[in-house]
Amino acid sequence: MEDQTKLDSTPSESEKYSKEVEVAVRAVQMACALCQRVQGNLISKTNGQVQSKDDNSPVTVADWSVQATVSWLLSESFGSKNVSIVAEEDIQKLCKADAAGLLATVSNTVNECLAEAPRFGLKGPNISLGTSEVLEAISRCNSTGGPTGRFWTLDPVDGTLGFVRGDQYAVALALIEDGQVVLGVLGCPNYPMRKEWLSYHHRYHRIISKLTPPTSESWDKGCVIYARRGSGKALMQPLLHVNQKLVWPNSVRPVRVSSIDNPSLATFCEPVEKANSSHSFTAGVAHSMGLRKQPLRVYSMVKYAAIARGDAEIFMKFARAGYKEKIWDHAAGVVIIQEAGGVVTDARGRPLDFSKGIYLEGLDRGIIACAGPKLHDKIISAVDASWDSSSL
Ligand SMILES: Nc1ncnc2c1ncn2[C@@H]1O[C@H](COP(=O)(O)OS(=O)(=O)O)[C@@H](OP(=O)(O)O)[C@H]1O
Ligand SMILES: [Mg+2]
Ligand SMILES: [Mg+2]
Ligand SMILES: [Mg+2]
Repeated sequence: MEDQTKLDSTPSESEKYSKEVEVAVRAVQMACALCQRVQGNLISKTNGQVQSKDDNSPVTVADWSVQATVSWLLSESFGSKNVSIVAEEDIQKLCKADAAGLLATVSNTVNECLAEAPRFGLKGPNISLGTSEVLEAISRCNSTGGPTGRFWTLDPVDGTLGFVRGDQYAVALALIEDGQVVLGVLGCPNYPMRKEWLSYHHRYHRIISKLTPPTSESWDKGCVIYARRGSGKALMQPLLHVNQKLVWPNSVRPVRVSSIDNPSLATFCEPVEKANSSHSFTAGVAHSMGLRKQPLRVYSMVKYAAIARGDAEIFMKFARAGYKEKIWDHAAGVVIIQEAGGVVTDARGRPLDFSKGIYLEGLDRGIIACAGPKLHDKIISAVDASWDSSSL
């Protein structure tokens, strides 16, 4: 009798995190809609919506607005006492005396997005949020993570550089419990219909190439991919477009990593910017392990999505010495690739450690994500062989 009660109160494996999955996927869908609207405005006019952070990296209305929106939705769904979030942005810039206009724009963007909540199956606020509530939602995401308990990690706009260039970017939300990523959701609003277009850089091609640009229909396909740890599957839904209502689970389909394990047929992805990862080191590794195709340079965690969907086989990132990778740049992508059948480790073959706070402490050399163990073994050996002679 006692055992029966225990069974009833413990969710079965397949029900575990079901509310978290639903809320997180819906919140990321909403965040993607918000980003599409802001990106559209950014491209059509330059009106000071791109700011520079202290490290000179860009931040936009979308970064703050998504952080506020997702934070508010998670608190509303689970109760603010139960929600702890580690996220990229803070409110310093928004609180400056000359930032009233910027804050008003963020506030309007958040309210415009939250007003659409019912279309996504979530509840919005009864009355619009005031600026102080918006600031509170952003600054509440100040958890520092760690080895115990439960927290969310959010990169409101990953690949902000790609975002402001009208290119690839992602919204990344993950749930971490006792140091392990248990749920990952990646929104990729510009994921194109054809994988070749992943490396189609709008601004660049508009200026120097005669290539026919993808039509907006085939470019803005967009998807949300998500996975629960231990489920053995990663799922994808199309992005919800204006006037559509979220139909779930009809629109969901599983994704799987590529079965290619021959290096000469494999494609590797890497960051667009040399400053974020050494292109010369990865070229050496690629050559020595027999990769023959041109690298696919893509902004943001869309690289993780490309591996999970089987559109590329390898992702490598080797940041400069001293740069510490942050958990929100990887958590969602890692669990999604693993559940889609792939392997993700540091460049020595060790698992990434999400239990040490906001950084991936102890990460050795770089990050390697692969469609399968054969390619993974080959890369680890190739990195090992060329590491000492590199200047990294
Ligand atoms: N110096 C340095 N080295 C390595 N990584 C850095 C560095 N500076 C920043 N970042 C982080 O990289 C995130 C963007 O990574 P990407 O893979 O999208 O790079 S790239 O834009 O394609 O070059 C980017 O994420 P967002 O800020 O969310 O865009 C940063 O967290
Ligand atoms: Mg990022
Ligand atoms: Mg970001
Ligand atoms: Mg940033």
